[in-house]
Amino acid sequence: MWYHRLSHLHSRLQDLLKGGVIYPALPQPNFKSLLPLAVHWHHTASKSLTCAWQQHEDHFELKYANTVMRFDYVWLRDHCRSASCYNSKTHQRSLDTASVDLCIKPKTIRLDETTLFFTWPDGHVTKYDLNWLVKNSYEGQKQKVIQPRILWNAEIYQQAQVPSVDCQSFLETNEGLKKFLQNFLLYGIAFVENVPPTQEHTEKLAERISLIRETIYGRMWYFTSDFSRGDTAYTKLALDRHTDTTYFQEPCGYNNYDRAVINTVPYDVVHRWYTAHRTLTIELRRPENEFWVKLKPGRVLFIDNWRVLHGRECFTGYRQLCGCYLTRDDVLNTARLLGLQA
Ligand SMILES: C[N+](C)(C)CCCC[C@H](N)C(=O)O
Ligand SMILES: O=C(O)CCC(=O)C(=O)O
Ligand SMILES: [Fe+2]
Repeated sequence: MWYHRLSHLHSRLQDLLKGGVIYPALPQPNFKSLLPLAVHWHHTASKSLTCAWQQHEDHFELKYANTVMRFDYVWLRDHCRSASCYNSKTHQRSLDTASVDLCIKPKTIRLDETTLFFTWPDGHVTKYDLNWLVKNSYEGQKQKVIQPRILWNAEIYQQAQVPSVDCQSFLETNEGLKKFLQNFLLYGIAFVENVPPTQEHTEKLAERISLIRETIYGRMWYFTSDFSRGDTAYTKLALDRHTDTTYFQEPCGYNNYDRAVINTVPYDVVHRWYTAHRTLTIELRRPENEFWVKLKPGRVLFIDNWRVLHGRECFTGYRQLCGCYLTRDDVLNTARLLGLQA
């Protein structure tokens, strides 16, 4: 479905993004002046792990499963899963968050086995399983393994020998679809081979994985160098690496060709933008970051436009491509339904 040149933002960008955020040690609350009651850690050994918690003036602190967590009291009230606050059939909150007093504090807190009970001033009781709190706390989320992404350049990708998935296996087996999605999530590109070279089969492949996003180019686009649309894609010209539809409010990703006039920032910020753009472009244009693939009838390529850019060399002769844009939410949803972390 896609093209020759795939440039990939190499690990440098990831390194740039990796810059850590150092949280200053939380100032220890000075209770003497704030609360008459003696503040102490409540220690209990629940069935499997020890649990300690402390009611601070402005938050609840919990130590459990080797994690120190801190919860805002409004958060604890807002995430209540009681029948009156939460619709467990639709997994939707029925509590009106805006009705929660921003200065709310629990009247009592009690631990029973692995369940914490918060009783609020109006008598409402919210209960939380300790493991649910670990899983849904900010501190617990930080430990969660996020879907690994493999940052690559042409050499890394070639050496990885990532297998394509055969059309039949992709369409008819969950294993085939899962294998494909695993590679797609890891690398940002993935291939399906032996696809009957028709628009209908390309469409079938797309629908196996996601909804198809209709745009001004149609639902499935089928194009050649006939200049049927006023865009260089419909010519024989070379196209430098880019992503499509950056002019949409919900673009597939960013693209220098289609970039509109920059008139939303003052000149000095504009210059900083050009400097950053140049750094990115130099990185993208490094030959080692270019992976060339020869598309042929029957080979379908899926590209994650947020990670991988595409382009082509100029060409002669007759050439026809068909493809479509997919909706990211639905691609990720399909991956999650197959048990992948996406
Ligand atoms: C032909 N096809 C529909 C695939 C793409 C057309 C894209 C046009 C525009 N240059 C952009 O990058 O968004
Ligand atoms: O024709 C190609 O191989 C690429 C065209 C392109 O990038 C596009 O249509 O957006
Ligand atoms: Fe494109």
